[in-house]
Amino acid sequence: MTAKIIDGKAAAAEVRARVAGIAAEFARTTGRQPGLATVLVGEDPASAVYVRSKGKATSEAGMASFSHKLPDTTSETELLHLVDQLNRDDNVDGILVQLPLPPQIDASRVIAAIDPAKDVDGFHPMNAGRLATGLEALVPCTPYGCLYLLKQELGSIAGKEAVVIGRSNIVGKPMALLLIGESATVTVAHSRTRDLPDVVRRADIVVAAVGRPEMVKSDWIKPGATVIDVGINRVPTEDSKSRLVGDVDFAGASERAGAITPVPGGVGPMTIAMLLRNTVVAAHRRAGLSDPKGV
Ligand SMILES: Nc1nc2c(c(=O)[nH]1)N[C@@H](CN(C=O)c1ccc(C(=O)N[C@@H](CCC(=O)O)C(=O)O)cc1)CN2
Repeated sequence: MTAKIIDGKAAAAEVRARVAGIAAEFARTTGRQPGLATVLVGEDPASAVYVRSKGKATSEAGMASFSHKLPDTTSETELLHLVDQLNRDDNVDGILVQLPLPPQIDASRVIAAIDPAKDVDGFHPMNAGRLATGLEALVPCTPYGCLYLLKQELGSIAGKEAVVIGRSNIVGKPMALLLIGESATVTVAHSRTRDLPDVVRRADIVVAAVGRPEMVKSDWIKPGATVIDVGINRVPTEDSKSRLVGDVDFAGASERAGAITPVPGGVGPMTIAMLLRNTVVAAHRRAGLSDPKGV
C-alpha cells in the first residue's frame, strides 16, 4: 500500500482564506480589524522565523499585527509587564508569546498572566481546564490543526483506536482530549510506555509528537492507518547541510499507512492557520458576537 500524502499546506491555505473573509466581515461590523500581538524574546533563529511567518500571515488575512521583540536578557518581570499592557489593549484580541523562552523566565508564569480571552495559543490553565471539561475554550493550535486534517481525511473519528505518542501540555494532552471529544478510543503513550511498537500497532490513528527524529518505525504502523506526524527535527546530512524530518520514518510508514502527513508541509502550516482562526474567534467573543461559522 502506498499512503495518500495529506497536504497540510493546501488545508492551511483553505483555512486562511476563510479566516480572511471572516476578518473582513468583522472589520465591517465593528469598525476595527481583529488584532494579534506576537512576543519574541531572544534570538532563537527558528523562533524568529515562526514569529515572522505568523506576523505575515496575520497581515495577509486582513488582521492587525503587533510585533514585540525583546532581548534575551529580558527579565520575567519585564515580560509580565508587557503581557499586562497587551491584556489592557482593546485593539489586541490575541496574545502569543513564542516558546521556548530564555531560562531566566518561567514560561508557566507568563502563560498564566495572559488574559484567557486573548490566549490564542490555548495554553492558559483556564483554557486547558475548559477543554478538559468539554466547555468552550481556545484550543492549542497544533493539535487543533491535527484534528482538522484527521476530520478532513476520515470524516468521523468516532470509535477509532487512536494512539497519541507524547504527553506535552502543548500537543499530546490537548490532542488526546480533542480525540476523546470526537469519541475516539484514546491511548496516550510516552517514554515509560511498555512495548510501544505493539501499542502503536493497534492504532487506526497515530499522532506522533515526541520530538525524536524518525522514532516511529514502519513496522509499528497498522496497514491502512492514518498517521499524523507533529515532529519537526533538523538532522545533519552527509554533505554537511541539514534537512527536516518528522518523528515517523516517513519513507517506510508511507508503504503501510492509508494516509500520512509529510514533514515539512503537513502539520506545521496548520499551526499558523489555526492561530489565525483562534484570533478571529477571540475577536468575536470579546466583541460579544457569536462565533464565526465555517472555521
Ligand atoms: N507560543 C507558541 N510557541 C511555539 C508553538 C506554538 O504553537 N505556540 N509551536 C512551535 C513552533 N511553531 C509555532 O510557533 C511552528 C513550527 C513549525 C511551523 C511550520 O510551518 N513548519 C514548516 C517547516 C518550517 C521549516 O522549514 O523550518 C512545516 O512543517 O512545513 C509553524 C509553526 C514551538 N513554539
